Amino acid sequence: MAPRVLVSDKLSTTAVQIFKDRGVEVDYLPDLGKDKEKLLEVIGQYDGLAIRSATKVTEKLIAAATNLKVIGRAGIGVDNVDIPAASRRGIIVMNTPFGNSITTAEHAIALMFAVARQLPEANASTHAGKWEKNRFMGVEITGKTLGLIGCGNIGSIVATRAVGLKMHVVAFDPFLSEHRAEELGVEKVELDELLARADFITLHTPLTDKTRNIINADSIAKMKTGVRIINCARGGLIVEKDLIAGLKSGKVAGAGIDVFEVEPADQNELFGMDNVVCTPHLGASTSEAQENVALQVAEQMADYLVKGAVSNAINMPSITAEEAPRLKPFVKLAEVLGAFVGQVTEDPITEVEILFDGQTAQMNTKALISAALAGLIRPQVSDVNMVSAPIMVKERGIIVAEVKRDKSGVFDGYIKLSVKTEHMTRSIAGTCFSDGKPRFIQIKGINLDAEVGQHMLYTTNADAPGIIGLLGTVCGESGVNIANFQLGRDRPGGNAIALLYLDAPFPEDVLAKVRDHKSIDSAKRLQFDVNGI
Ligand SMILES: NC(=O)c1ccc[n+]([C@@H]2O[C@H](COP(=O)([O-])OP(=O)(O)OC[C@H]3O[C@@H](n4cnc5c(N)ncnc54)[C@H](O)[C@@H]3O)[C@@H](O)[C@H]2O)c1
Ligand SMILES: O=C(O)[C@H](O)COP(=O)(O)O
Repeated sequence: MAPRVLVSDKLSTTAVQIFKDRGVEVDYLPDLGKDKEKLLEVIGQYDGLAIRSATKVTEKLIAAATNLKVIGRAGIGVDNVDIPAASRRGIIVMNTPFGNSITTAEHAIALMFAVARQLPEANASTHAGKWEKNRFMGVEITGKTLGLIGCGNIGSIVATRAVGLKMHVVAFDPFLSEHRAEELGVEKVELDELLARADFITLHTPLTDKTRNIINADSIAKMKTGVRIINCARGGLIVEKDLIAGLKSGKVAGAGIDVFEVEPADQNELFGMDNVVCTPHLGASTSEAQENVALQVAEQMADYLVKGAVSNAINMPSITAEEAPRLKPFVKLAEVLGAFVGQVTEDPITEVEILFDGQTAQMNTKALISAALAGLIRPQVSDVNMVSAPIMVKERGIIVAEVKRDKSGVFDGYIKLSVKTEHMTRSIAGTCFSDGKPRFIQIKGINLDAEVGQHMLYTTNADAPGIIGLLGTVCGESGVNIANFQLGRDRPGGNAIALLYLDAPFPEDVLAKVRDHKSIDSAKRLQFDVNGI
């Protein structure tokens, strides 16, 4: 059945066409995002949800989205999506990180000019036939200092434009390297220095717990008198009442505001203030940017729903469309290795180490780790996938380590998963053969070559006569056919294991009989999801 996507905000119809061309059914209902109740009613029918900033993807909506696999944000900011809630439910959240950055940077520059020269008021006055030539005395921006708070994609574009306009640019961004700052022609400074030196301040950070309210009464007090502030990032970055106080006192000479604490902003004290230029969250609103983000989000979502490729996901490692088919068998391998250990380990796991040997070390190991972790914790939490597994593992305080090494044995590459509990360490290794099927190649350090079946029986036992007979007999008596029977031991007469691939589940009541045998240490029924093997 074709996957179904709902577009619940206004998006270029390019997106709709791309979904259709790629075999995805699409409902384009651009006003639905604003109708919370209706959205809650219908969301359960969809595999994908494409949005802009109007649709609020809350925990409640996610709980109702029982089939949802991907949320695509046609734009940059994802603060309207409850990402932890989506991740816990295994839903990928992706954005389009570059599609509207030039457009938004241009809007910031436009607002800077508008505020410097009071263009909107001058325009309104001229249209009214007033010719108030003396009323509108502006300031030049040439030679002035621009303070950039946040120097990522948009901030960097603003920086290069401002340098071209002969401004001196200082930037505060903890993640900006000296090298990158030099490349952009900006001076990297601490926040307080920026506040003290800037004639214009422009904000380009995401809205996070760290950046919320970054412009407040305290920071305004540290600014130059006559500073002009531009915000094309997010409303919550500025405490609006503090900005209003700054404007009223004359400390702040002007502000260009595209984004508001509450949106849509139909009422706001900033409205009507002198030299406050407001736009209704228009940063991304050019035809070019809207084409870019619509095309990108539809391609990314369709690639994921149809091919399993992941790009620009906030909560999952990327998998390109080219690598997806090559990676797929190894994703399955990682998952079954995790599933094996998850099923045989009863104590709480404290540490996990995932070793990538040979060719597997060259692969997308982040994705493989996510798959292994999903397999590992599925026996406890069932509703988990590659998106939610890392977050769930972290929530449980499990430490995850990754080791990569060159080819070290007969296989071109393999993955080895070791887990520690308070009482023991357990490991299993596996590889994929050229048929694309996963094989277990080592358990507890004992070599074997076992196919993975939906139903399996695993025993640890003494290397003593009678084990094959016992297991063969009990399976025969229970009417369970053995598809494959693998044995391994560390040394003659030492520790041994048996792994049986069965055509039906091994009966629970017969398990006791197996466990009672003097040479058997443990016996466990295992189940694997063999879809795609
Ligand atoms: N008005 C609009 O229509 C519009 C359009 C696009 C984007 N945006 C907003 O602009 C924001 C920035 O977009 P971007 O593409 O440049 O994002 P980005 O991720 O490329 O850059 C954000 C930068 O902020 C920096 N940063 C993070 N925390 C910081 C902190 N505490 N102090 C200083 N810097 C910090 C990061 O290091 C990063 O370099 C988006 O998150 C979005 O909310 C608004
Ligand atoms: O984060 C973004 O990309 C912008 O805020 C654009 O938002 P919009 O798509 O709602 O215009």
